[in-house]
Amino acid sequence: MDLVNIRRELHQIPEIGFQEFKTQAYLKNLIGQLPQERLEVVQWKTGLAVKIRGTEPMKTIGWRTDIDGLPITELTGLPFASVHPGLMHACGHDIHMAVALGLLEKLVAEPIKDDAVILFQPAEEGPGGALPFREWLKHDMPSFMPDRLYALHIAPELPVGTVATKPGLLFANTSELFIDLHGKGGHAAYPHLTEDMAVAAASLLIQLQTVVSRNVDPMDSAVLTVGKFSAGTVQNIIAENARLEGTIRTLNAESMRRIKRRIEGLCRAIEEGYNCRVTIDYGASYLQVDNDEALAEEFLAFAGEAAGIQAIRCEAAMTGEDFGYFTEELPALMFWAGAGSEFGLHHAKLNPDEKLLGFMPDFLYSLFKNC
Ligand SMILES: CC(=O)N[C@@H](CCC[C@H](N)C(=O)O)C(=O)O
Repeated sequence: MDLVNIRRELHQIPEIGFQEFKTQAYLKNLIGQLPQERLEVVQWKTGLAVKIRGTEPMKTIGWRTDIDGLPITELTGLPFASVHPGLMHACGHDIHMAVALGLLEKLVAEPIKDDAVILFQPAEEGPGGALPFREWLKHDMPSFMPDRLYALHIAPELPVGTVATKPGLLFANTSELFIDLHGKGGHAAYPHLTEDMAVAAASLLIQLQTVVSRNVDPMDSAVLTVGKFSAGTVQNIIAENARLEGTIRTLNAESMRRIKRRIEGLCRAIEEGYNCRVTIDYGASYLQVDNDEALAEEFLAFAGEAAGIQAIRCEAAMTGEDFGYFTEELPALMFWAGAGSEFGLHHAKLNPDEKLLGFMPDFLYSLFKNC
């Protein structure tokens, strides 16, 4: 397979969570062109699970890739930029899919002793595909449930050739946050007859900045980011509605509960102070990614010996990943793979270095062989 070309074709057709219809069809078509003798392919919603029968299987080794894009308008100017307006593979899932296909091709060409499964999972960016996918595999397709599972995420800030991970906590607990404010709007010239939701939301936005700084132990860590603020309709109408959209990140469940209680308190105060109604929706939440200790040590030792790979023991990050639902269920490991881009994850100019595709499938294939 020409992985660079495949990555570019996938890059052009980003789709958001559970809408990955073209992506699924593209993947199915490519997988259908491989020799089928050892393959079993099943479809789950917009995802796929592929099993490759080993020669003397004692266990099943799994690889998981996410397949969804993000609602971002691409600004890379690349000749293979997204053709889906307002959508972009700005988190590297196009690269992740190409790596998974490269690994699959190798496992088919030269089967290893054990069985292998490759999971093409939808909706990582939201609302979260890992938990329902996991439950489906467990209850409806138990023969596809791996005994151990691996995954990578590109790291634009690390040079190509670097892999980084750690035992235990790698990524944070997350919860989405949607806050809607409703109050009386009206004519711009009669503010005394209205309750201005643009002002109420602006005030709430500023107050939210104190939640982490004043409610979380400085020796702990947390993030509360509001990524989207919208209010009103036009310039001369006082806003009747406003909406804040954000995300909460913590290193443990107790901090998440404390932050939510504090947000709820601030929202009640805004209701009182601005004579309005405020509703909170926590959307999707992801469990922390807790790497299996033994797998992580084994991986770091293996990668440390691999030619052309620089293995690093890294710190935990406040990124979220629904891969946490897999680490909750079975021995699983996620690692960062350096992808040297000037622009980071979720940036409209993210441009991961495709050199990664030249060696990562080989590296993973030998990892699988050595399991
Ligand atoms: C690796 C990465 O960037 N993951 C996303 C996961 C998003 C989870 C959810 N939609 C949220 O915003 O809380 C991230 O933003 O960390």
